[in-house]
Order: sequence, then structure tokens, then C-alpha cells
Amino acid sequence: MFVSWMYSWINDILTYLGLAQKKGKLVFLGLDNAGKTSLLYRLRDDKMSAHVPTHLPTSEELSLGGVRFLTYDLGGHEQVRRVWREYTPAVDGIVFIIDVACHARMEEARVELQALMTDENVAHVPIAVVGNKIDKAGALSEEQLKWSMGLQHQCTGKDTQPQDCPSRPVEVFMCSVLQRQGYGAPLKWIASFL
Ligand SMILES: Nc1nc2c(ncn2[C@@H]2O[C@H](COP(=O)(O)OP(=O)(O)OP(=O)(O)O)[C@@H](O)[C@H]2O)c(=O)[nH]1
Ligand SMILES: [Mg+2]
Repeated sequence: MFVSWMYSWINDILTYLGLAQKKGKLVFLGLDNAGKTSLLYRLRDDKMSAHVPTHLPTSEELSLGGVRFLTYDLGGHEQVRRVWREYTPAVDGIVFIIDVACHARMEEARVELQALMTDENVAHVPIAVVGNKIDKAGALSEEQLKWSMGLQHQCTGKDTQPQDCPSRPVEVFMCSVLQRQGYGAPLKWIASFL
């Protein structure tokens, strides 16, 4: 009874996210405090996490159906960068999360994102850049986030079919994990490439 309930619940979530019948490994990357753990918990039990900064270990994992989600906190941690590369050699999609209300750390996020985008180990892996915390005062708009990240000319389109995508898929999405807004779209977008 419980097992079948769990099964249908997981299936509902996966279907909603476009991930049913899909297999793959998705990583959530971003600076600390961006909202990676909150998004992971949101997927897991649709609850907002009681905030426990995940500094040690700097990684968390969740499996839903055939899809594994892993989170890694970047930001000044050369060691973390090594770890996530070592342990996630075959990544199928990257969700890069940014706190768009934290203007002071935009440049730090941009540096991390650019390093990721030029990393040849993940050269063909789709990257969904997700601006989180749009509910907060002073949050950047989607256009402002694109500018801040140097992505004004690099997005490949939200509706581009995988076969029509000329280069590595990159797209920007805005969300509030706290208010349950918009976090499904980047996952659906990534799912289309799995
Ligand atoms: N206002 C607002 N706060 C959010 C949102 N998403 C996450 N937060 C808060 O931001 C803080 C950091 O969220 P986490 O999910 O712990 O961030 P993280 O990226 O896992 O960061 P670390 O594990 O601490 O490195 C928490 O206090 C969350 O409650 C959002 O959409 N809006
Ligand atoms: Mg965390």
C-alpha cells in the first residue's frame, strides 16, 4: 500500500517535471546560499528545508525513478570543484542556481559559471541557469541576470528542440523555490535533452 503510494507519487513528480521514463544524472551547482538544498528538498517532499547549510559535506544526493540529483556548493572551494568533477564524470545536465537578490555576489557567481561553461569535461552538457529568490526585494530580472552573467548572446532558447540546438544548450530561468514558482520549467527543459 505504502510502496504503491510512494511509487505513484514519485511518478507524478517525474511526469510533472518531464522526467518520467528518463534516466540521467543532474547536478545542482552554485554558490553557497543560492538555494540548491531547498530545491532538492522541494523535489523530495515539496517542503521548504529547515535551513541547514551544507558546508560539510558539500554534497547531497536524491534519486527519483531513474534520475539522480546531486548538489555541490561552489564558491571559493577549489576542493569542491575537484570533487564534483571526480565523482560526476558522466553528468547529463547542470542546473546552476544563483541568488538574484544578492547583488554583492553576482560577480563571484559569474566567474564560477564562466569557468563551468569553458570546462571541457562538460562541454556538451546542457546548463540551465536558474535565478532563484525572485520573491525578494531588489531581485534581478531575467534580462539583468543574463547581462550579469554575460549570457545576453548565448542562450539557445526555451523551446528549442534538442535536434535543432546548434550548440551546447544554455538557457536562463527565474524562480522562487520558497514560493514554489518557476522551478519546474528549468527541469523540464533539461529533461528534454535526456
Ligand atoms: N526568499 C527566498 N529565500 C530562499 C529561496 N530559496 C531558498 N531560500 C533561502 O535561502 C537560504 C539558502 O538556501 P539553501 O537551499 O540552503 O542554499 P544552498 O545553495 O544549499 O546553500 P548552502 O548549502 O548553505 O551552501 C535558506 O535560508 C533558504 O530558506 C527563495 O526562493 N526565496
Ligand atoms: Mg545546501
